[in-house]
Amino acid sequence: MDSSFLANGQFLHLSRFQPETFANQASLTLPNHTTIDILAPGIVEVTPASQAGKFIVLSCGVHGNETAPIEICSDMLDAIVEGTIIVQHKILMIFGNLPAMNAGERFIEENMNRLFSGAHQNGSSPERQRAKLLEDTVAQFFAKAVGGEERLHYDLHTAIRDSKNDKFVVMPYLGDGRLPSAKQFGFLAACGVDTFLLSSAPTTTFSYFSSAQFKARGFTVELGKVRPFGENDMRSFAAARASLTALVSETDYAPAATMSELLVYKVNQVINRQHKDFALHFSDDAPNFTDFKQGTLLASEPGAEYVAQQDGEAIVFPNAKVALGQRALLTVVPTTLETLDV
Ligand SMILES: O=C(O)CCC(=O)N[C@@H](CCC(=O)O)C(=O)O
Ligand SMILES: [Zn+2]
Repeated sequence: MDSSFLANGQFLHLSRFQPETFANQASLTLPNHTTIDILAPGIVEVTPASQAGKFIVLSCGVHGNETAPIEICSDMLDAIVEGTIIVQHKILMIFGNLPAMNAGERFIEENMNRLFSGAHQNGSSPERQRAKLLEDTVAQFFAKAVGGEERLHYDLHTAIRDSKNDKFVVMPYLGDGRLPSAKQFGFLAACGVDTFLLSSAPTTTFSYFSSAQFKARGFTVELGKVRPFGENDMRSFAAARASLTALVSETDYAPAATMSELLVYKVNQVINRQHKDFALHFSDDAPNFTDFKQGTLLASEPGAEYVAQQDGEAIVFPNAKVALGQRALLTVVPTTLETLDV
């Protein structure tokens, strides 16, 4: 396969509109000796000419209408193919939900980011099939990190609502004694993220899957707000683009963060919608991280009322229209981190 199938946004374009082009795996070696393996529509593995230092998964478009990260990743792939980015690490780049991108929707049948860690079993929706393929591909990718190389996964998203803190990260629950990493706070802060949300329990998200299954440093990175393709203000993503480029092209890009400048929250309540008459009790345009006084009614459904349990409890990802049983609201409270890993 020659580079015309990959350059100038062609990989994403063909993956979306002529996925059969990539029905068979194909490989391309660039003049700078970087190898690009096309594993499936929307999935490429990039191997540096030099010995790979880190194993980095960059995923985007797990929700099809979250376009800014898709545009960033596609541009990065173009730059890799053109040779203006020369990778020093092994990269698995994933464009998640291709049909949902074409429909301009979050998903076609169901939310793919609730289908990992085996939750895709017992069904055959397009999202379930894709989640299984993504799990298998990530497993094969990290299995090659036999020398104990650093494993990283940044799952890039944008949020439905405005947010008081425009860029924030959901850090998957670390139930295995691992501590959050100072180096990762540094990298994410360099991307423009100033707010971190520590999960309190396992989930079925993509970033939790990589974190729990492969001991990767995994993150859901919210880079801004959902907008259609072509309508993103790329100035707002300049720091994220530059830092992601530095991450893949420098041997060990390790900017430091000043922890006292970062906002850290922990999840206090995970409120799942159990009834069709689930309602939120704050305005539709209340941004993420709006906080409330103790006792304020936040959400209700027949048989249950959900209130702020403490002063300063803030809302994140409110969505009354999620499928029954799914998360309709997270509440978070400020916290501090006593100890970090390197
Ligand atoms: O803005 C929203 O309501 C959703 C944005 C989004 O897709 N967020 C992710 C977060 C995943 C996580 O908790 O790690 C999601 O809901 O899947
Ligand atoms: Zn998303």
